[in-house]
Amino acid sequence: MHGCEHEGDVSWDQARRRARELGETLPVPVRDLPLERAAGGVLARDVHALVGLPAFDASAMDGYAVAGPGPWRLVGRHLAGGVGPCQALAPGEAVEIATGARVPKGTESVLPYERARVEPDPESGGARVTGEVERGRHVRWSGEETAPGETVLTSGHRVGPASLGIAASLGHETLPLRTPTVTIVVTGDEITRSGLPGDGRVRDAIGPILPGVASWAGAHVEPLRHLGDDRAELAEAMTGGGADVVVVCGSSSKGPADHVRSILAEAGADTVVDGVRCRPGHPQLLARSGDQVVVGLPGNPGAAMVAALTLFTPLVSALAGRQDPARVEGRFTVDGEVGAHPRDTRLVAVCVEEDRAVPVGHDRPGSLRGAALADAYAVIPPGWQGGGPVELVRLP
Ligand SMILES: Nc1nc2c(c(=O)[nH]1)N[C@H]1C(S)=C(S)[C@@H](COP(=O)(O)OP(=O)(O)OC[C@H]3O[C@@H](n4cnc5c(N)ncnc54)[C@H](O)[C@@H]3O)O[C@H]1N2
Ligand code: MOO
Repeated sequence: MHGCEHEGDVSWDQARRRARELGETLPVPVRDLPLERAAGGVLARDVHALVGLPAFDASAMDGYAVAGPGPWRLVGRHLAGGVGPCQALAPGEAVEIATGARVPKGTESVLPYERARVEPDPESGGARVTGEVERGRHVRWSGEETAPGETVLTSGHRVGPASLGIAASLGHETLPLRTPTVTIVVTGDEITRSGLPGDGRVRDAIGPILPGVASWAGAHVEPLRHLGDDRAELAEAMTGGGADVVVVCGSSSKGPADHVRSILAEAGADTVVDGVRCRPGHPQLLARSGDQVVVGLPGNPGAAMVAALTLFTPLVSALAGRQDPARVEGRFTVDGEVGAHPRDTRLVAVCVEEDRAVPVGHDRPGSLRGAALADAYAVIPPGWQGGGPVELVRLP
């Protein structure tokens, strides 16, 4: 049976909503990520201070750390970075000190160079420091900004550059982020991963796309898996691993090698979306088996790109606690003649120029050429009469 009809098809908007809602319903996936990979993530747990801040009593100015009333006998010099035991100051003593250097025990204040006079000390034969100090001034006292154990960032906080800096100051190496793990399975006996295509052989064009799309939406991506059309291998890949989301590319339609639906049925999975009324990309699938989600993407690469933005990014970004990165605010006027489909939403590859969306062409289901040139897809609703501004979805 050929054609484009699917029992249970949903509209493009509904499909995206269902994917997002599913992501919001599932348990929050947590992964500890090193700080250098944590930017943009959303905290799954509160972050506490492993040490107080400052972590030691330090000078806030270049000058002299002093104890007791002046004048003070100059007994040494402390630069930032000095570690190990350091001689305590007795009343009437001073050490020359750099901003950030640990002050000796007994320090009561720091006298900045600008306020200090240094002169020979006839009593000791060394030097002495005089000047007016305010007790407690110009010292960053340990724990005065943040107490040890204090909650500094709370669950749900979006990690920006300053959050990474404060996490490092607090002694953290990693942050617990909402991070779904995604396994990508590319299927097809005809698919090759290198060399020139031809004579029935097709280079994998979807494997190169999806890891970037997944990271964009906030996922951790496991190494790609390439399978032929063997059902048992695909069943093992779809149900065997521990990933939060398994994406299967190809095998989504109704040919003899299209096993995704029957494997899901056998596993007792609940189908959330089976077919979306959009062009290209209609044979997409979203199913849940326990807390694991399977997303089926069409094998046609142009269709897979559209489908990735329809079901995959809303699902993954919701699991990651983020906004859908494909969402674009506002409406845009489409340049030129673009025809609507009577029943399906059309996704047309466009470049964005101010408030205009200019179609780039080359957007057949089997081709990625349009998507590669475009900034976004213009969302052309079923039966659209033209003229009115339309929604866009951003391409990564
Ligand atoms: N009887 C029907 N046949 C088809 C229907 C239908 O509704 N009824 N829908 C058509 C549409 S639309 C699409 S899209 C495709 C979806 O096909 P599958 O998801 O089952 O994928 P395959 O059959 O394996 O491949 C389709 C096409 O894409 C090429 N392909 C597959 N994977 C890759 C890859 N990783 N990189 C590059 N190209 C890939 C593959 O060689 C085929 O040319 O079904 C239609 N048929
Ligand atoms: O919908 Mo297919 O996904 O047109 O190529």
